[in-house]
Amino acid sequence: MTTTVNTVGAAAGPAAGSTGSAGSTGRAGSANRAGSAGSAVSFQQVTKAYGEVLAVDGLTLDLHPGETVALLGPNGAGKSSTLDLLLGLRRPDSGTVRVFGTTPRDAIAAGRVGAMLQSGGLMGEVTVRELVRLACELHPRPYRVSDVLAAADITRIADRKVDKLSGGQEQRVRFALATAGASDLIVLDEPTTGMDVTARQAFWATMRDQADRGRAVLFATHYLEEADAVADRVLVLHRGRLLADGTAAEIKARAGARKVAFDLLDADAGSASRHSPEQRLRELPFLTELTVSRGGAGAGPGHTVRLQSTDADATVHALYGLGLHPRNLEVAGLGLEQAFVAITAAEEARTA
Ligand SMILES: Nc1ncnc2c1ncn2[C@@H]1O[C@H](COP(=O)(O)OP(=O)(O)OP(=O)(O)O)[C@@H](O)[C@H]1O
Repeated sequence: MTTTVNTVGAAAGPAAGSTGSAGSTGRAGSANRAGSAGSAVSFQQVTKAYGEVLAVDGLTLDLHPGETVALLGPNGAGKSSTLDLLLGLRRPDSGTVRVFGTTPRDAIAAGRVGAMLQSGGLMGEVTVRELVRLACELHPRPYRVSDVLAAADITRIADRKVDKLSGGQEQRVRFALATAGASDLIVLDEPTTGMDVTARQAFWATMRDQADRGRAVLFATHYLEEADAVADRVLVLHRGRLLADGTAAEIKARAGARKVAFDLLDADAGSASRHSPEQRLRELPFLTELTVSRGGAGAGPGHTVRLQSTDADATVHALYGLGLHPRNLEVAGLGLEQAFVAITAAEEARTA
């Protein structure tokens, strides 16, 4: 991730205080000319280039209050750049970004946005409690320090110096800073990196609670299983463009492909053929992936086959047509991770 601006206090880039910690109480009053009325976030044809690199390419999207939205994409897809634009840390080359109908900076100044960014050091020489207190003091609509510490599960380490924390503890502190006040939009850049399983579960429970209270939550992540479990809506970015936008179920369905697994006993594989089972399986129609490993079904030597197909019915039908007799046949939909790989790989192939 390339975000250059810190959360509270440490060296800042173009818009220090981007965590909703700016002292101003400026109103988010101007009309939302560009986006849909009532949107938490509205991007209209937003483009951002760094020299030759088009990081964000004509992005149009609206996020709504109460939505938990995952932003996915391979390395360099433009996730951090999108979050930077949303937080007013960078200006678009063209297009408009509106947050609650106003500029990102005004929305932040009004305390409507809390952000947990990945990069940038936290102040080290202060205790956790002091840092959280500072964030609360700076927030126009602060929560009580003790409540913020408790919600982030860092009460036990509140008197520790920030530069003595583990990676996972530091993440929790960043989370506390992002939720120091009643922000209406919470922006999280790879929030659970470095957290253990328990911390992750507690973190997402807290985030769900925030969304239930009507807040919009937007998080960039590489953990697709988290996106699948937590997000109401999934955005897939690829080379700065929005490749898919829908529920996790819709994204999986859109990927089209399904997984097929079965065992192929040597005795059932048609010994008359000169070709190996793998060579013969490669003839199957609609195949997008094939793995054949030596295994068997317990009823004799053979192979375990896993494949992906864009038309599982036709592929399975053709299996029998090849004279193969699969055992323990299973057909299942793709997980979000596999769907993501299929969608982005198809786009790579299309634009190659
Ligand atoms: N300050 C910069 N100067 C030049 N190029 C940049 C800059 N920041 C980002 N880029 C480029 O813009 C593209 C998008 O980068 P960005 O960091 O937004 O992607 P990302 O989806 O967050 O990636 P990752 O998952 O690897 O963190 C990449 O090609 C990156 O190299």
